[in-house]
Amino acid sequence: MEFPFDVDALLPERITVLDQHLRPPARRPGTTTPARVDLQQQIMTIVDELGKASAKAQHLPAPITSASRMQSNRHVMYILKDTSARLAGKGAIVGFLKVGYKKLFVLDDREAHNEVEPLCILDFYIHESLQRHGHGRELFQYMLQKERVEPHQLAIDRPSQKLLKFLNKHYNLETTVPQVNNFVIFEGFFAHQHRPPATSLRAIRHSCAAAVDPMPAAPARKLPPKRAEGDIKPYSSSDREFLKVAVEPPWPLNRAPRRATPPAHPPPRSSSLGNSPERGPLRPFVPEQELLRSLRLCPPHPTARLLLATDPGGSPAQRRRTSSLPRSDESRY
Ligand SMILES: CC(=O)SCCNC(=O)CCNC(=O)[C@H](O)C(C)(C)COP(=O)(O)OP(=O)(O)OC[C@H]1O[C@@H](n2cnc3c(N)ncnc32)[C@H](O)[C@@H]1OP(=O)(O)O
Repeated sequence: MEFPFDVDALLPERITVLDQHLRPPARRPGTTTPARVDLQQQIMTIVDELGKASAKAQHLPAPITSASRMQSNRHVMYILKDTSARLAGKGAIVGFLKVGYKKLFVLDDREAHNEVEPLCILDFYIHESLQRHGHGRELFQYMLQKERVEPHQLAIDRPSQKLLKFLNKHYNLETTVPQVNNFVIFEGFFAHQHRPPATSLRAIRHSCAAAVDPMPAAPARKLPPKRAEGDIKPYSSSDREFLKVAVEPPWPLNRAPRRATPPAHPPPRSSSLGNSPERGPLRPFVPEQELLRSLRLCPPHPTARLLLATDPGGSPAQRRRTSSLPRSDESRY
């Protein structure tokens, strides 16, 4: 991927590591240094464009990687630059790998719930013209060393078929432990404790947290005591979850006419049971029960208040629903 600015000077190393600050790396001595704000803008452009290209390659309706999402999450991006002579000049980007720690509830092979916080593979992309040339492996290997993590200790957020083949080929990862969320974990996930290095993403995160939080950080990957089954949410939050959520106006503005026939294609099942989850385009899907729950939790929209105030003949059922809210619920709005 080429850019209208000098990528080669902006990212002096073959692999650049970016965190939420999206700081431009130090430049080579002797290179002219544009204003820092311009450099940061260039970094943001690269992140945005890589995110868009990755989403397109995975047929996602929207990018899951962008400069703004990087800034609001503690994720780390490993960006691989093309150093081949062919592209000498302004340089080019080959691809990227994005990782981050996430709290997940995962099932072990006895189907017991475990609360864990593994390093997750969140997004991974190599430019179409350069796939199957070993660049993905180079990036992945660099990340494993930097984070000091073994491949079987990772959780993968909705891996594509290509990524599953990649993991199988390079790291012999094949047998998955069935899950009920979008993350895929492999045999061996529970076998070893992971202790992150002092400079790893997780260690940095904990040291930052310690600065503001007087509570000592929990030891790395220590599994908390098992919870009662009823306390555990069955789904873990995937970075891709936001793609599924329909943005709806609140009641009563969200009352769409009922569909006479069921949709031609049901929404893709969220599953990691043995196979790669489906990666078809994600369509907005709000189950009825969830909709009803959101009606109870959702604060009345100002327009809805106005409608109710100005419509004395409004349906009594609607008025009852609004006024029967317990006060404690209303005070949360
Ligand atoms: C959590 C997530 O990020 S899921 C999304 C993963 N990203 C994508 O699917 C986007 C499109 N794909 C890509 O960007 C790349 O193919 C990646 C990132 C998956 C792998 O990077 P590459 O540089 O191609 O991998 P690398 O060259 O190191 O390894 C090649 C191996 O990867 C797998 N692979 C790569 N491309 C393909 C493909 N088109 N079809 C099947 N397997 C593939 C194969 O195992 C391949 O080995 P082979 O050529 O001997 O069959």
